[in-house]
Amino acid sequence: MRLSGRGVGCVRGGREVFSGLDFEIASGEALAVTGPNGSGKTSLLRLIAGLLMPAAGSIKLEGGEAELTLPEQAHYLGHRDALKPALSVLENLSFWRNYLGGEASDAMQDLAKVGLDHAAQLPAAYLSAGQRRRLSIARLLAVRRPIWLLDEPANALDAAGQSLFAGFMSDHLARGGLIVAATHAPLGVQARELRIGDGHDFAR
Ligand SMILES: Nc1ncnc2c1ncn2[C@@H]1O[C@H](COP(=O)(O)OP(=O)(O)OP(=O)(O)O)[C@@H](O)[C@H]1O
Repeated sequence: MRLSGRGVGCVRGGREVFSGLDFEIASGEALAVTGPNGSGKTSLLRLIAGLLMPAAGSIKLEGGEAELTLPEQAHYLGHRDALKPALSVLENLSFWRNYLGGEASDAMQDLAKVGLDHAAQLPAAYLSAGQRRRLSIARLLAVRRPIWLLDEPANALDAAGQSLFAGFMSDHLARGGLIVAATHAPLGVQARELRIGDGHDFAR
């Protein structure tokens, strides 16, 4: 499986954010998208997730499931945790499993993997920032999708949470998954860097 972008341009609110962006990653690889605030890291993830349209160029996936679109094969984990505060932790995860479909695993087991099984019946509104992030991460485990698009994934995670998450990413890559992550901090797994917003875009 290979995910690539060629000459990708992004315009938001009538202003060009970036242009002529090229990138490519294959199964088992991670790409860390770095750059200053406002350079377009989140925008790039949203373009790949199909939530924004590129102003120029193209993004394509080769070797995926032929009958599924790229967004259907990707998890998009935004920097804001998409949780419903009135629903319990377990209900939130169950909602995402139903919404995302696919081959689902045991929700309580997934909560245990992120250290939230003890809080399963608690309304999500009561969770701390790090616990909310852990619940969002449980989504990645609850429904298997080969492409993980992660926006500042380690935000609010404590050292134990960061190490747990690094293990999940490492397992995902070992199974042939792909990761594209917007990050200001080291990702926690080996990754190539795509730096944007310094006037010259390059992958190294
Ligand atoms: N909905 C929107 N309408 C208009 N402009 C937007 C919108 N969302 C983002 N932008 C602009 O697009 C540019 C890129 O934003 P983006 O969030 O992709 O940057 P980023 O690199 O992820 O930043 P950060 O490091 O601060 O998270 C910014 O100038 C931002 O103001």
